[in-house]
Amino acid sequence: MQMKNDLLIRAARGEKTDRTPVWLMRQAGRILPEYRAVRSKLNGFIDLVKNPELAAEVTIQPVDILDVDAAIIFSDILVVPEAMGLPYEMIEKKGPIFPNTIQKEEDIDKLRVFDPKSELNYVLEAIKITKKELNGRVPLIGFAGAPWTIFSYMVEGSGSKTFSKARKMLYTQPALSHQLLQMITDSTVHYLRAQIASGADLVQIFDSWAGILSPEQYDEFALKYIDQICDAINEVPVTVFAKGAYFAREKMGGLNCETIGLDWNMDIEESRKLIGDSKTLQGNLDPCALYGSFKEIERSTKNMLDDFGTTRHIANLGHGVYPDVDPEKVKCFVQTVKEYSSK
Ligand SMILES: Cc1c2[nH]c(c1CCC(=O)O)Cc1[nH]c(c(CCC(=O)O)c1C)Cc1[nH]c(c(CCC(=O)O)c1C)Cc1[nH]c(c(C)c1CCC(=O)O)C2
Repeated sequence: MQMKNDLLIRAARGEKTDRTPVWLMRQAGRILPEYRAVRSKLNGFIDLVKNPELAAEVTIQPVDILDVDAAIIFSDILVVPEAMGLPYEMIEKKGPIFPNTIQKEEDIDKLRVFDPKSELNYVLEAIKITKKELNGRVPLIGFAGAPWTIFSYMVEGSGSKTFSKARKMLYTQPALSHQLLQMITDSTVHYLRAQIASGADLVQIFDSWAGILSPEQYDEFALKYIDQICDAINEVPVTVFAKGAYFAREKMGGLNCETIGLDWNMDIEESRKLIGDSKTLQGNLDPCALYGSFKEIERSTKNMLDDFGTTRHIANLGHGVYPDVDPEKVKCFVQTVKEYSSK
């Protein structure tokens, strides 16, 4: 099917576009009252993730309401550990918890590299419904967590400031760590391929906890596995977003992917130099900038656009949008990108 707005895909591939495409990480859910209305019909977040019809509905809300150039499927990175045999719970106002965690060899023996068509069919169904309802309006982004970030939750059992249990395992049980990371990697490749077969037009890998590793450890325990995923996925453009991995930018320029996401700590000009001209860059306005006045948002968004230039850029925030941001401020960001980059 011909896509009506394919700016995201064209920008990812480095083709010329009439303006810079824009979307926001974590745009589905969180900020919209319309999302909370849908969510309140169910018992909780996980029920919504597992309900393909409603997941499709909240995936499309930001396209209708915020006028962004892409939809991202409403799901979570933690569906992968669950499908591997480690279920999670989502505690209101606190975040995810894993009742069981991975500490030793016997824990890994109980896990499986799963078949996404059975274990994660609810995500694939949500993608199919979303594609049908979007009817080619904008591309649909699929996603997964990077192996290191998924490993962190599986070992730590919850969010953490330091993830010291997860990092401890890299020092005390490196072979076991590699075994688990490889299992997550293999599962993720199957899962992303299934998302693409179901209709995802681009996929993004979120390495949210990249920034807590040393550069050497990031090479050994994180980038190596992202590299495998990028090599395995060739059907659609791939975006790698490694939050805080400023030290790995030069190496990320060598990944077999189309786009590298930047967080707001990363200098744009320096990132372009380190990563090179063969990648599209995505980002990187500070999510907190959206708490500023409309005038300030316009100013900082225009500055960002000036720094990135008009080619090989996908406008976004430097991390997910925060839950209490006023949707009108998000619209201001989106409209500023659209208008200013058209000139
Ligand atoms: C680390 C991580 C998680 N999940 C995700 C990441 C990587 C991105 C990042 O670094 O922000 C990714 C994610 N989670 C969700 C999406 C949906 C698509 C989107 O809008 O981008 C995506 C892409 C829905 C969600 N995932 C979650 C919510 C909020 C749950 C609710 O509605 O109650 C949503 C809409 C819950 C979640 N899920 C996770 C946490 C830590 C939490 C609790 C705190 C929070 O809200 O971020 C794990």
